[in-house]
Amino acid sequence: MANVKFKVQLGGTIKGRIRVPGDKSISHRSIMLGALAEGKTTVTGFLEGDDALATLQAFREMGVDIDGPNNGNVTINGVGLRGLKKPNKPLDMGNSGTSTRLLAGILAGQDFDCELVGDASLSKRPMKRVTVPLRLMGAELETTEDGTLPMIIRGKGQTLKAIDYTLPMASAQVKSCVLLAGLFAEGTTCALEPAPTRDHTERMLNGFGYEVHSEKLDNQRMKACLKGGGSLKGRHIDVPSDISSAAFFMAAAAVSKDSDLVIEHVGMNPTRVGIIDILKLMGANIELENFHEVGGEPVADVHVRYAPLKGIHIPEELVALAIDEFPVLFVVASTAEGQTVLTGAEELRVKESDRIQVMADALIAIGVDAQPTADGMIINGGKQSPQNAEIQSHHDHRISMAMTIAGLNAVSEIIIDDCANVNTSFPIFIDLINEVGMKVEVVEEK
Ligand SMILES: O=C(O)C1=C[C@@H](OP(=O)(O)O)[C@@H](O)[C@H](O)C1
Ligand SMILES: C=C(OP(=O)(O)O)C(=O)O
Repeated sequence: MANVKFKVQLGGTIKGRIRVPGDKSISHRSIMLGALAEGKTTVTGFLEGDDALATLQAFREMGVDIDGPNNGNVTINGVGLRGLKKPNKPLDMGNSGTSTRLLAGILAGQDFDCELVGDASLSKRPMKRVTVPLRLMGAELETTEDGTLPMIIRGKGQTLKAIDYTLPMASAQVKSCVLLAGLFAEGTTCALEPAPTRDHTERMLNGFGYEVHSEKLDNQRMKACLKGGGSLKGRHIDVPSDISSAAFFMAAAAVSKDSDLVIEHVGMNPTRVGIIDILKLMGANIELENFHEVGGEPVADVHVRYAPLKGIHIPEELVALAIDEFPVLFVVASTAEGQTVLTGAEELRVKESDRIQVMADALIAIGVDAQPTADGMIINGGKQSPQNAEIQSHHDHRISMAMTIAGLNAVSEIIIDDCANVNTSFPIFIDLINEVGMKVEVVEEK
C-alpha cells in the first residue's frame, strides 16, 4: 500500500463556515442497536469512515440486511436480540477499539462462536478490560496470553448472569460492553464508573425504547443499569457532527491570529464537551450558537475566534470528557503562554498509539518543550526552536491530524508519515483543513 504523507506548510489564518462528518461513537451504536432492534432503523449523518464501516460490515456478515451508506444515509433491517447469524469468517475490526469492545459484549450472548481480529495497532490494545466482566457474566472467551486480539467468543446460547460491575477505569467502551451483554442476561446488570464517560449507549438504548436507569452517586460517579431480556424498537437516528473531529478545527482557529470559524451542528452531549471547557479555561474565545436537540442528543454551532491563550493545569474531572482530544490539546498547549500540565490521563497510553509518548516525541521533534509523565504531560508553551521534522503517526489518526494543526505555529516545515489512517474517523479532513486556510499537500509514496 502507498504511504500517504502530509506535507504541512507553515502558518495560515482559519476562516469559514464548515460542517464536519458524523459522530463516530454514535455511528457505531446506530448500527449495533439498529441491528438488534425489531423493525427498520434509518440513520442520517452516518460517518462513512473505516471504523464505523467495520462495525457495519460485521453486522452484514452476521446476516443483517443493511442498505447504504449513501451520503450518510443507512437503513438497517433489524433482526431482534436473537436474530444474528454465525459469520463465515473472523470479523475484522480494523483499527477500531469501539467496534471490538462493544461487539464483544453483544457476541457474548449469542449461540455461535465468533472470532474478532484487527490491525497492528488494535492487536496491541488491552482486551482484558472486557474479558474480565464478560467472564463474570458467564461468557466464554479466549485471547492471547497478553489479553489482546485475536479474541474468540464461544457462544452457547446460554443466558448470561447479570452483574453489578465497578469499572476499574473510566471507559465508555467497557461500560457499553457490560450493558450490551446485559441485554442477554437474566436480571439487572449495572456498570458503575469511576468518573462520567460518554453516555451515548444509555441514551440510544432509551431512544430504542429499552429502559436504562442512570443515576449519579457520590463523587460524580455514575451508575447505569438495565434489565435483560427486553426488546428494542427500530427508529430514526440523526447523527450530529463529531465534536472529536470538530476539535481539530476549534484548536486551529484558537491558535492562529485573526481566525474566525463556525463549525455547524456539532454534538454537544455533556459527556463530550471537555474540549470546549478546557479551551475556554486557556482563554479561547468560543461561543455556542443555535443550540437545539436532534434525536436525544444536543447540538450547536461552535464559533471560534482567535484570542491569546495561557497554560493551565487541566482539571482531572475533564479528562474523560475530552479523552480523544488530548493530541490536539497538546498542540494548543505548545502555543499557549506558560505551562500546561495534564495529570490523571494514563488511559491515553492504550489508545491507537501511546498518545502520551508519541505526542511528546512529535512535539519535541518540532522544537517544543514537552515532558511526558506516567499519566500525562508537562508542556512549556509559547517558545519553539526551529527544527525540521518528519513525524511518525504510529497508526494513529489523531496523531496525523493533531500534528497537521501543529503546522500553524511551527517554525519549520512538518512532514507526517503514514497518514492514510485519517480515513478511520475523518475521511475529508484534508479537504476541510485546506478549505479553511491551511496548506497541506498529500504525497503518496509507493
Ligand atoms: O465508547 C466510545 O465510543 C469511545 C470511548 C472512548 O474509549 P474508552 O472507553 O476506551 O476510553 C474513546 O476513546 C473512543 O474513541 C470512543
Ligand atoms: C480511541 C479512539 O477510537 P477507538 O478506541 O474506537 O479505536 C479514537 O477514535 O480516538
